[in-house]
Amino acid sequence: MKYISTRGAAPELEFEDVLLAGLARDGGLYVPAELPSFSAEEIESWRELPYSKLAFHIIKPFVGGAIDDDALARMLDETYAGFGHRAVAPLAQLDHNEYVLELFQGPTLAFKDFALQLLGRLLDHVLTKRNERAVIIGATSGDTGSAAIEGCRHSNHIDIFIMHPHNRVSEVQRRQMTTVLEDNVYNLAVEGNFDDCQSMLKQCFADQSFLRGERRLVAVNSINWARIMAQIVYYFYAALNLGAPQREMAFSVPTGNFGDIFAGYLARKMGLPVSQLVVATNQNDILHRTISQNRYEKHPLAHTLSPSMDIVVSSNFERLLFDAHDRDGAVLADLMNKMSTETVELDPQRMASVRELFDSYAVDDDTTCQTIRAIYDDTGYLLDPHTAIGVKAARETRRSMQCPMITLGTAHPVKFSDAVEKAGLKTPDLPHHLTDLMDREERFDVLQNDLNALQTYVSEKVFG
Ligand SMILES: Cc1ncc(COP(=O)(O)O)c(C=O)c1O
Ligand SMILES: N[C@@H](CCOP(=O)(O)O)C(=O)O
Repeated sequence: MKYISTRGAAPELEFEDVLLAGLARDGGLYVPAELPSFSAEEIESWRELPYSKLAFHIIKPFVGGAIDDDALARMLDETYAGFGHRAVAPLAQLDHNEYVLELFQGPTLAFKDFALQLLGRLLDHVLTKRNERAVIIGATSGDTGSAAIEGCRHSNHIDIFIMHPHNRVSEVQRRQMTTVLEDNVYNLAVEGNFDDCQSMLKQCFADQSFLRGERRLVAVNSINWARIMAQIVYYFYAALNLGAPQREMAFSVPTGNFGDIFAGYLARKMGLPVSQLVVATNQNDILHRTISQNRYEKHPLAHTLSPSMDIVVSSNFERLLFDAHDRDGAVLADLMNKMSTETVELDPQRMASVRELFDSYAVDDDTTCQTIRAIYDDTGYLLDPHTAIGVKAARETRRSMQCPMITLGTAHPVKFSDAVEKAGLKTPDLPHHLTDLMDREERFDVLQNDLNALQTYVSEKVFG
């Protein structure tokens, strides 16, 4: 399997190098040169498979020969054995043909565990084989950070630096990161927002001289292709459980960096009958305005009760735009440059083709809390604020009542007590493995929102 950059001017890579690459050298994101696709018969034959076995079939073509089958199967088994529910990704039913796919059964209670507990194992495997040490720098609005730290904390080949926006993640989210005290884990509370953190991260990939040519820089955010690859699996798993490939499915996806919904788009291209994808945003609604009004215009980032989606510059939208522009890297490079500085209207015909599959909807904080409350009163089911946005958006944009609508349940409500309590409800107790989280010692450094400060910090910690 070959991977190409969305901006067309970086070398083609094989899986192992894509895993270790992060951003492409031309600033683009790697995508497979050609997607594998599965027939309805083949998809049907996977119906009885447990999650990790299904994952093997879907992930294997992307990995090619880079990792032998036994090792890949073992990593997948180990990854998903660590989840708190035997089904790994169980479905909860809210109403007739309306479901929540619970993606928060992993160790850090958000969907990020699906990819990041696997990514940690894949990286360790490849770095051990190459006898290399790597530096990971990650940006988080709250969930990627803890999942990445959990996935890498025991690796002898990785130093991991995670930036989160200072005072802008929930207390549970912060503590899930800052109470991990292994020597290879560094938490940085940046005096800025998530976009600032993500922008510094991307600049680190553009100029890696602070690592003196002695360490490889690796990404754990969804700019890393392996993240998207692992997230494709649960679309198949949920759909198979509800009667695909004989039936079409619709998905509503709480969206920030556009990685999770992009995985759903790929599942469709790989043969899953997906009839609708709903981009559900909070007040940071640039993607909703782009899809519904064809106007890509940056507004200042707003702090909401769904902090993990407080994102303006959404990295993976570039991967969709690449396809929408016939995979023309030069055209896309121009467009991305424009989009970084100007308000942009996309070609109306291309936008119309995007809208054939995608709908969008934005939900403010009050409506998020009302949705949490209403669903709880109707069903006894407690949503986290991100998932509530997905459920509300699904209800507002649904195209067919015959087709199951599956909202991705992206996080556990225990992580977001502000929203749950604003909805007039009680936050549940922390699960068993986190019961003493609030008493654990924390360790983090506060960092100015400054690239040089970040790079100096990293190089001092790595090289002493
Ligand atoms: C709980 C939660 N929901 C939704 C999202 C949005 O997912 P994506 O960034 O893949 O669009 C995130 C973070 O990205 C998240 O942490
Ligand atoms: N919501 C995310 C933001 C980063 O997204 P990613 O999928 O690109 O890692 C978070 O929780 O950190």
